[in-house]
Amino acid sequence: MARSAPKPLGELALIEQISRTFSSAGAARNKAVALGIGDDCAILRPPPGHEILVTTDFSLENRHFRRDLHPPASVGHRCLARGLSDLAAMGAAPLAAFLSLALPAKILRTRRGQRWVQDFLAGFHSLARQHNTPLAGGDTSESPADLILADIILIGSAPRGRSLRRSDAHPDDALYVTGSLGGAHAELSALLKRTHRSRSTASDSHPHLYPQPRLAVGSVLLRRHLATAAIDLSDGLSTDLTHLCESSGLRAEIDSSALPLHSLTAKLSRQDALHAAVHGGEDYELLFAAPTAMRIPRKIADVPITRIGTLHPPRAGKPLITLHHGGDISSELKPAGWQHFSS
Ligand SMILES: Nc1ncnc2c1ncn2[C@@H]1O[C@H](COP(=O)(O)OP(=O)(O)OP(=O)(O)O)[C@@H](O)[C@H]1O
Ligand SMILES: Cc1ncc(C[n+]2csc(CCOP(=O)(O)O)c2C)c(N)n1
Ligand SMILES: [Mg+2]
Repeated sequence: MARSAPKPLGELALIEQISRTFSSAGAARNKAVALGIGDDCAILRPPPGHEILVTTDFSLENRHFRRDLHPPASVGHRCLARGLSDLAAMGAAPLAAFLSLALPAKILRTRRGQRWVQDFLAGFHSLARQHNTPLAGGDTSESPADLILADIILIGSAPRGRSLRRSDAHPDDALYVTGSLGGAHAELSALLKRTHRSRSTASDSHPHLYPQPRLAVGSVLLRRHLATAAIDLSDGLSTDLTHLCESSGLRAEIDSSALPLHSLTAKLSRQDALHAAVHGGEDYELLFAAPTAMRIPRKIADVPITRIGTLHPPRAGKPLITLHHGGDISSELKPAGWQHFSS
């Protein structure tokens, strides 16, 4: 016998559900939130001597995730992780998140749709708790199409004038990455070959479905004055290193054999593994520069750190990024990571 349709959720009931999820016992708290969900604005009080950092990122159905392939908890986790990773890149600590959500009316009319929303919020909430990031507000709207659209705004703070920028690397600085590269691309490629949704959960290692924003590493880099510049790897090393080089007015030399390849790339040919590591986006690792004389630990906050190359002053005839393959063989590395509007 067909089960009766559930009571459809309206805007207010949905906001109530969100508010309940994020104010439950064990929910993320932060002293900086003087007033959270429920009024026209939230009120934040950053710690004394700190300044505010703000970043915003879309998570759009069929651009950043597919409802038929990504578990809803992964969509919620990734939505928040994208913003947290930008804060990590600048060495900032999260104060609060704001979530703007447009949902197709249909989704709130079925039990399955309502469960999707509940699991999305649970995935978001679980990562928010891990990183002390309360949801302090947002906006809710009916989507004009049959597509789920989310935008995350992250507010963070860092000691005044101390945030890590892309533009402050020095000539002869060494370049490092956290964790490993290419895993997100490898996992996404495998997902795209499937015809049904993954059942993976955040407790497994899933670089695409559940990336871990490197907030603890960013905070150590800032606190211990280890790095001169940093960026997070959202669009791919080739594109994000280009941003760092251009912002700092430098060029880079990278050793391809030094790149820490994620174990998920082991099934690929050497060329495809390298392609995933260099051009595949969404690893959400950090790329940072540090003076060659600075002793950089092999691990920071339990995350492996690998030296991958060096920065140099620009020189006529030398490419912005040179990739060394061993012996005398090298090639120019052009930015070929993810770019919207390019396909
Ligand atoms: N529509 C927009 N209006 C104003 N500024 C924008 C707009 N889109 C991007 N920017 C700004 O451009 C800069 C680069 O944006 P981008 O989204 O590429 O950031 P990113 O951190 O390099 O990548 P990601 O979005 O993957 O985190 C940021 O300072 C961002 O605030
Ligand atoms: C269904 C689906 N197809 C492709 C991708 C890959 N992808 C989408 S956006 C992006 C770069 C970061 O985004 P942004 O530049 O918006 O921050 C990448 C690598 C995906 N995640 N899901
Ligand atoms: Mg970024």
